[in-house]
Amino acid sequence: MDQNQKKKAVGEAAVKFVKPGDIIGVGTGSTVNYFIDALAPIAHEIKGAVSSSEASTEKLKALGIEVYSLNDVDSLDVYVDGADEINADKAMIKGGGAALTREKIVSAVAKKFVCIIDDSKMVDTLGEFPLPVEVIPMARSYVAREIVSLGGDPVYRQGVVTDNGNVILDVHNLRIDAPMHLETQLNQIVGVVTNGLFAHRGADIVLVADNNGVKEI
Ligand SMILES: O=C(CO)[C@H](O)[C@H](O)COP(=O)(O)O
Repeated sequence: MDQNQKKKAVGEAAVKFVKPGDIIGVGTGSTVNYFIDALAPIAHEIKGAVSSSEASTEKLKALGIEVYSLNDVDSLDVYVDGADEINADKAMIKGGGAALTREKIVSAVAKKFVCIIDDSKMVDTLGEFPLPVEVIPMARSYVAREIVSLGGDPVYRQGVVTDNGNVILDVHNLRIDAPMHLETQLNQIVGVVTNGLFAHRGADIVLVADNNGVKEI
């Protein structure tokens, strides 16, 4: 199976976590797009969704699924999203698609985080994938200098403005041995909105597609 076939297989497998009457949390990215497509046959049974991006909202609405504001929803049974990297503790790097802030907010409200990945995303140590950090535009240079002092090499993601009107710094050359500690440290830098480490709130269930099919971890 190539990577897209694996993404499709795992996106389809995640539908089993969606129950009739649920309001579900929906992430962002190419793997999640397969999940949304796979919701089509049961779209009429779902009460609705809370979405983490304008892109996912558009796809959900095209299926006739009502998209709720998170402020109108107390809790979500399940949040389904991809990841850029995940380790054995189910801590993740996310934000390759620049949707990390809304993803972190929506996932915080969910009882269960189901992470859907192909096997290329599993790593021993996080950090090979550059860590995205969403930053208030006027703080970009200051935050970049602070990140350098932590040992990272921040690169401004040119031309990208997040759904929240902010910019992204991708931090290269980090070997992340203590993901929770680094997540907290980055959050302390004034001007950082969110960083792409999902360690304090990692995944609860991981569905991984490899050449043998989809397995649950
Ligand atoms: O965090 C994300 C978007 O901000 C995505 O979940 C992550 O980038 C994985 O994307 P894909 O499923 O396209 O490989």
